[in-house]
Amino acid sequence: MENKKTAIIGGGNLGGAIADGLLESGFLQPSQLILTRRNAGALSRFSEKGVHTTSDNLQAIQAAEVIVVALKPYNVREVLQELKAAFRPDKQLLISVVTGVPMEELEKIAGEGMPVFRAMPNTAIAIRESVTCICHKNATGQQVAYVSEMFGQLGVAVPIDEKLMDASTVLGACGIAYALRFIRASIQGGIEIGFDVRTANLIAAQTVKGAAELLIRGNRHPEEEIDKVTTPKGCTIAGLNEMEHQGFSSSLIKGITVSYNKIKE
Ligand SMILES: NC(=O)C1=CN([C@@H]2O[C@H](COP(=O)(O)OP(=O)(O)OC[C@H]3O[C@@H](n4cnc5c(N)ncnc54)[C@H](OP(=O)(O)O)[C@@H]3O)[C@@H](O)[C@H]2O)C=CC1
Ligand SMILES: O=C(O)[C@@H]1CCC=N1
Repeated sequence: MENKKTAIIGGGNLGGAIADGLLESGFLQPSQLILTRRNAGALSRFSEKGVHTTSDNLQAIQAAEVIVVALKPYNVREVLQELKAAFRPDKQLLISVVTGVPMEELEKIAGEGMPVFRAMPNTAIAIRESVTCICHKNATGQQVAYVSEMFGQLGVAVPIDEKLMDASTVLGACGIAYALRFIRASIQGGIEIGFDVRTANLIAAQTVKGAAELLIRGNRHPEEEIDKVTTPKGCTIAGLNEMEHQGFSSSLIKGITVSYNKIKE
């Protein structure tokens, strides 16, 4: 499959991370990528690699077959409306990673029949370890295969219905922050029991990585693996039960639902 010239509109935290992943994977050569933001000077680390960086969205869209929109939800409509005339539904496809903007609305802006995708990656896309949930409208089988391959090169691509897009935002995209907060708390505890911060960081992060790999490689539920760790009358179950008495699982579940309801607002 020939890889297509791609414009990322909005080279911020996520847009930049997608660009990093695309370049690191070799899915795109620097010359096949255009990255925009108003402050184009902030994209110098990409221009130094040969990526075309600019604040001119119109020029970027006109030059690209694949357009990735990574703008904030509050200005995406206004910015895309201004570019409305530049979209070519017969030659391009649009991928939005913007939270909470439905495909129907994106199609209205980009033109009837525009192949539209919503993708929900997380910032681990920069190191090709994202989970990216994807849905689509008006796309051909070839276009679906292309976009799945693109995000598959940057981690794991999961096809979902659009109605689950907000839920995937919370579990996958926000989830990075939740997992990191777990690690931070573990580091804080690790320091209390004697480690220096660097060693605690390494132990906590590698332990989370190992736990995740046990589930992914073994296709298992966490409790199966927890049972193997909890020696009767041992220290693991004592700690786990205390965490639950303090509301550990409950606070995560409540946080996830609050985050979800915030998107619905
Ligand atoms: N961060 C994350 O982990 C995730 C974010 N998302 C979604 O991705 C989107 C982007 O989020 P995030 O990367 O965090 O936000 P950022 O604010 O980091 O990135 C948005 C970028 O858009 C640029 N921008 C603003 N206006 C324009 C314009 N008119 N033309 C071109 N570029 C413009 C801004 O740069 P400048 O001001 O220089 O123009 C900024 O760099 C959001 O919709 C968010 O919901 C989804 C999943 C995960
Ligand atoms: O916090 C946010 O609203 C965005 C969406 C997912 C990650 N960051």
